[in-house]
Amino acid sequence: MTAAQLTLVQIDNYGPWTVTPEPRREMDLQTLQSRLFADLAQYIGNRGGYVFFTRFDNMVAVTNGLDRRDHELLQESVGNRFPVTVSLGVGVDEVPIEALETATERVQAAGSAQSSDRSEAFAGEFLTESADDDVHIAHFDVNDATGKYTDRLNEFDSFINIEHGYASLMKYMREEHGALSFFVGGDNVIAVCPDLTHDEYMGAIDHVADDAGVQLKVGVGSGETPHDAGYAAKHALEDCRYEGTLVEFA
Ligand SMILES: Nc1nc2c(ncn2[C@@H]2O[C@H](COP(=O)(O)OP(=O)(O)OP(=O)(O)O)[C@@H](O)[C@H]2O)c(=O)[nH]1
Repeated sequence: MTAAQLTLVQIDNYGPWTVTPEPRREMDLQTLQSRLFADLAQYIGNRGGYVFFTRFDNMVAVTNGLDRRDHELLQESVGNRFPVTVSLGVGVDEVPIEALETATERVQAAGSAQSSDRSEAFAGEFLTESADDDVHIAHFDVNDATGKYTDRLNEFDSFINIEHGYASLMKYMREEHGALSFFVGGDNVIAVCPDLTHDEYMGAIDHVADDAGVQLKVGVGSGETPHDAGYAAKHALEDCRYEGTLVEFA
């Protein structure tokens, strides 16, 4: 089984705020965004969840293990400590993109991202039961990124290669499997997936090699929470390194 609980975190009325009463210093906005992400990562991560920064004004969290009360407290705490508030929508589905779609509709139904009337909207459903294979996480990594890029190219050209592979992977996984893939730094991409087979992961790796010329490998794990699944995936990725394989399951 798979039951992904996805939470959309959207900063309320952020666009207007960034230019009121006049445009705010860009590095101040970057500081705010990264601190908000860091706080969410700590709060959600301490409860076994994962959060991804995506566009920073909108962030996507996998919140299996967090209930309604956890979400309410998160929203209240952000509102108390930051000059902005966040709206939250939560959805549950076997297919991650469907859960996120539902979560998003709930936030959108409460008002526009740029409406001063919408503040701290909160709507969603929460898993009431859990199983040890609810969440499937795939941890993708570029083969020998250090030798191919980091130790040979300037940082910008390394970045272009990694981002090209990421763009190809995220689109393929979204379209073929309804999976959500997020760049998490270095040469790493973490994907929240339905229950996929070895061949389906090989299909993704082959596609990215053909399409972007980037060679990936992937470790896959499942668990009751994103942390459990993601941690198992990291071990599986170590197995790839050890065995010289491209796909390993924990
Ligand atoms: N977010 C995240 N980043 C990681 C992780 N492991 C490595 N990285 C990042 O990835 C970069 C490259 O490290 P590796 O992937 O180990 O190196 P590599 O040269 O690709 O070597 P192989 O993966 O063994 O082929 C590091 O500098 C980190 O930035 C991880 O578990 N999570």
